[in-house]
Amino acid sequence: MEKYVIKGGNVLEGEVSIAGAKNAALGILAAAVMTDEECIIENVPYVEDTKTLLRAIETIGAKVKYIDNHTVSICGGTIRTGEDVCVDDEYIRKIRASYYLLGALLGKYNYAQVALPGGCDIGLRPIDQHIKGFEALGAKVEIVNGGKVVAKADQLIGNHIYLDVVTVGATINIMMAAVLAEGKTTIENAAKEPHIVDVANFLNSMGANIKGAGTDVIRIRGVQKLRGTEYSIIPDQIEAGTFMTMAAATKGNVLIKNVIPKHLEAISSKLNEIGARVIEYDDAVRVMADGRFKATQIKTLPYPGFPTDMQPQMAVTLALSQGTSVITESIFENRFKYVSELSRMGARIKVEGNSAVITGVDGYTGANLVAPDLRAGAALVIAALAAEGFSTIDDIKYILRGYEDFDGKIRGLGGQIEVVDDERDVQKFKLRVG
Ligand SMILES: CC(=O)N[C@H]1[C@@H](OP(=O)(O)OP(=O)(O)OC[C@H]2O[C@@H](n3ccc(=O)[nH]c3=O)[C@H](O)[C@@H]2O)O[C@H](CO)[C@@H](O)[C@@H]1O
Ligand SMILES: C=C(OP(=O)(O)O)C(=O)O
Repeated sequence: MEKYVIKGGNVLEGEVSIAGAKNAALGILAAAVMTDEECIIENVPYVEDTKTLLRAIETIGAKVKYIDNHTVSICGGTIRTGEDVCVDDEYIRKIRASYYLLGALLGKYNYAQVALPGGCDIGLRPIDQHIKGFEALGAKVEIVNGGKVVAKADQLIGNHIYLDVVTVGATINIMMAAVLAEGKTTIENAAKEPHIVDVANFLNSMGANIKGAGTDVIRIRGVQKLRGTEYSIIPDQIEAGTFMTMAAATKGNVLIKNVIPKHLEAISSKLNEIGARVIEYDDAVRVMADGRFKATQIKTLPYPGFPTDMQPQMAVTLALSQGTSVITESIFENRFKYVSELSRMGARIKVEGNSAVITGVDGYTGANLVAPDLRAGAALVIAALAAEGFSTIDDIKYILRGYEDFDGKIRGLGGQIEVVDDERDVQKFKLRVG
């Protein structure tokens, strides 16, 4: 099984270009099937989650073509629908975003049958708010044997929906189902993440009528039909944030290009607060760091708060600070799985309820590690790059779900990292890099 082998201690320097946003792409690729015409989508990140979703879209009959690695053509005119068509295979069950096909297919055909979503094991992750939204639009939703969600309606009718929790997935899913419903839908207490605005902009470019995305009230006026479009996805806020913390933790100097600095404000301000330096340009940020960081407090919150998807990467950086930091995880119950791995590298972190109390240490030492999930895995890579000596990281399949050419980009910044298959390759790497 593939793993990373890393020799830490190099200062990361240079430039890195950020891919399209995974979490926007997943919503947009699903939404593209809502028209029978061709949609051409640019800046699609070439990561395992988007490849899995595209494969699923293809298995229900859509025509999917990679024009190049980052440009995809989707034509939903040949999709099969009905009780014998279920979006369900061993891969689609593993990704979170399979749930977007529920909203998209229900909106278009008044019928959808999709396996219950998977995704990172970071908490319970119920879908009650998605179901509540579909039901408010007039659908009957059932979870049938084998973990399939079946949603059907004679006709979706717009309604007023108040979300009990701020949820990205339910906001996007209800928005998709509502664009072809009859009449007006209002989603209150909606999530405001940049990818919600991107999915709304994409749907509007297909002829939908969505207003207010990016605020907590989204108003949708149903339209008869959506048309084909050409659209380019926004840059990935979390990939950018990951490279920002990587530059900081390795005391580097990195220009992170193709970003929207506004989307990174929560991350930039925390890095500035602990003593790293973030300089913003129009579509890039530079992160520089030297010396020990100051400790701080962080609480994860829905956008524009500090993103939960950056919590592990920031923890790895704070564990190298002077003093005691506290990170409170308020979105998911089980997002501290990297702590035991990081302890093996010398970090001093204690988990108390939904907080991690981090006592800063001088540095990390390399260790053999296992990636517990996508962002925790990325955080361990950052720790290994900042550590003294060699580390290996197993289960990189999680990391590959959301980072395109992660090792290649790190090598481009002077990091010593390689993907290897077995222990012999680890030894070869050690001999080569010394
Ligand atoms: C594919 C994708 O875009 N994944 C992102 C999405 O996940 P996801 O869409 O699963 O996350 P949500 O924003 O929905 O979850 C936020 C909170 O709401 C709860 N909840 C959610 C739905 C629901 O029906 N009922 C309910 O109680 C969740 O358990 C969680 O505590 O947003 C998360 C929060 O920014 C990110 O960490 C994920 O990377
Ligand atoms: C948790 C994440 O992804 P997913 O919701 O797809 O599991 C993530 O991107 O950090």
